[in-house]
Amino acid sequence: MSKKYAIGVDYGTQSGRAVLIDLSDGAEVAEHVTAYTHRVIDEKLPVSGIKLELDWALQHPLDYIEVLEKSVPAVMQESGIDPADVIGLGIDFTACTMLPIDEAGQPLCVQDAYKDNPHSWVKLWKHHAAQDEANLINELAAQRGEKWVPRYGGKISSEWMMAKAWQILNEAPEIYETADKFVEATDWVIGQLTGNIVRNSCTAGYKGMWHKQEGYPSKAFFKALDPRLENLTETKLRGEVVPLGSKAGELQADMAARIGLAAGTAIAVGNVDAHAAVPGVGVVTPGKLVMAMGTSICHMLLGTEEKEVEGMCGVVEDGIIPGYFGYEAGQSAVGDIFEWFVEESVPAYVLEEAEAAGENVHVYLTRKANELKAGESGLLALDWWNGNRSVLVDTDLTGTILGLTLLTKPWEVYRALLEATAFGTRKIVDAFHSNGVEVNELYACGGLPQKNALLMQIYADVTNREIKIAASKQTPALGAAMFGAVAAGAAKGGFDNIVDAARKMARVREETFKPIPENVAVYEKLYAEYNLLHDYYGRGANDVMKRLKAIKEEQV
Ligand SMILES: Nc1ncnc2c1ncn2[C@@H]1O[C@H](COP(=O)(O)OP(=O)(O)O)[C@@H](O)[C@H]1O
Ligand SMILES: O=C(CO)[C@@H](O)[C@@H](O)COP(=O)(O)O
Repeated sequence: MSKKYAIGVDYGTQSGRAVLIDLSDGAEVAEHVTAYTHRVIDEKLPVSGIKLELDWALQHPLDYIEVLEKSVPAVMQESGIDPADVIGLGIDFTACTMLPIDEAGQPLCVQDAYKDNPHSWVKLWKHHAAQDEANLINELAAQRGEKWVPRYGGKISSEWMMAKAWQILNEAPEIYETADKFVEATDWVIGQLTGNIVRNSCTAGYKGMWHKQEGYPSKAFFKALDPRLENLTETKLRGEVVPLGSKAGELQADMAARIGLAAGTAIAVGNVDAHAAVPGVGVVTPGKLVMAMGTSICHMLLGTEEKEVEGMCGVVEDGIIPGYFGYEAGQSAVGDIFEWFVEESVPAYVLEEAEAAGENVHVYLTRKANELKAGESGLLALDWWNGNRSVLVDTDLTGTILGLTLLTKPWEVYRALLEATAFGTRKIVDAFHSNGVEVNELYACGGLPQKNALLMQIYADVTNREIKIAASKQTPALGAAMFGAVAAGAAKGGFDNIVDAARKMARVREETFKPIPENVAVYEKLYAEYNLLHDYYGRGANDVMKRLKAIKEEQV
């Protein structure tokens, strides 16, 4: 049999990237990135220019198809491989990134009748404008003692399907009515490839409150929430939920021609970026926390039992690797905070010095921050620039920096921001570990570990744990390609299950980040202070962040 390959397509927040993988060793043969033409739509709608409200974040679904049409042919051309030897394709996506579609599977936002209604567009994972809905869902679920709530850390997020769907109903009932279904973008893209939309168990479980044995929350719950929602799961969310690792179907001839692969290529069911990264980094057993580190961080962990952990995003049986309970937690801004600082807060002399040194501003600030000792800046920050996902689950919280003086330097602030995100991760590690879901080792993948060694050392010091780094620069795409190879099956040169694929193809780098005892000691003290601030602002002692937001909303 000739050498076989699979393609993984990773749909991030800003761009999509196709990676062609050699199935004999997991090597990346070719890679191509396509930036989304319409980027993140958070101020106004394309064409009409209709202004969006605060906390909105939309995307254009055709940007996802453009990624397939540009990046897949590009990797095929670069590698020169015969399309017949590409036996499978898998994708991973941000989530919950959802859209309303019609009966033919067409997004409503591409239709003239609906394109000027913001609710017809794709709501990106970081669309946070459904917080009011999420608050009411949480209140009612707590009052009724709904038994699915503990599986989501006690609270569901405004990022998820239920809150987003209800926001559509509240603000644009005509879009709610017209939509045949609400689907995750990952399932929609797979549907475009195969001609048949199926829902994957990962997004259905983590973002749609679906449970393998119990299905969705009851009709009675939805009715109590809003009588118009009573039939939500049987209508707008209907459709077969298919386990991860399944084949969704085969590549249709017209799509095959558009993306340069062979018709009939096996297509895996949709997956989520962070979840695909777990086998991508080679983790198929409990005790190893995988951090997918980029714009945000998703923390992924396997366990043998279903435990309750405060503020986790969710625990889903078979949600990451079949046979285990998959746990997810997260921080909704990490790289995004560093980017905010670089783009919005550095003085001109920093830009000039960085340019003179031939460094980008992150690299320059990191080099200067690295000259500081832990704790030397006297600063402490709360990492809530995009709300708090875990453990507080509150998108109305905001960021803060404490300890500023007239002598504070930009790189001190930058380091404080790096540290704040590490404290946020420590909070999550502690929440799992103290609730019986062991975290013994950390694994990191995504863009940030490749870009910033200081950041990784700070994470090792703050968590007092060794961190292993994925060898692949494109771990979610590698994981997605593994699922593509599993969809094809061993008989076709792929694999029969994801564990076999991970064992054969995933690698970590030899170099690891080990905690440095002097730093660990200083960070213990700073973390104690972080915890005080965290609880003061985050658990109701002082709701100033929410009051400020309310005043802002009144004024905008
Ligand atoms: N040297 C750096 N140090 C820290 N953060 C960086 C650096 N360079 C870029 N970033 C941040 O990395 C993030 C992008 O991460 P990446 O993993 O590539 O993207 P995504 O999350 O979209 O997949 C951006 O938010 C950017 O601010
Ligand atoms: O929420 C999830 C996964 O559950 C992510 O898709 C979301 O945080 C976006 O991740 P990125 O920062 O774009 O990698």
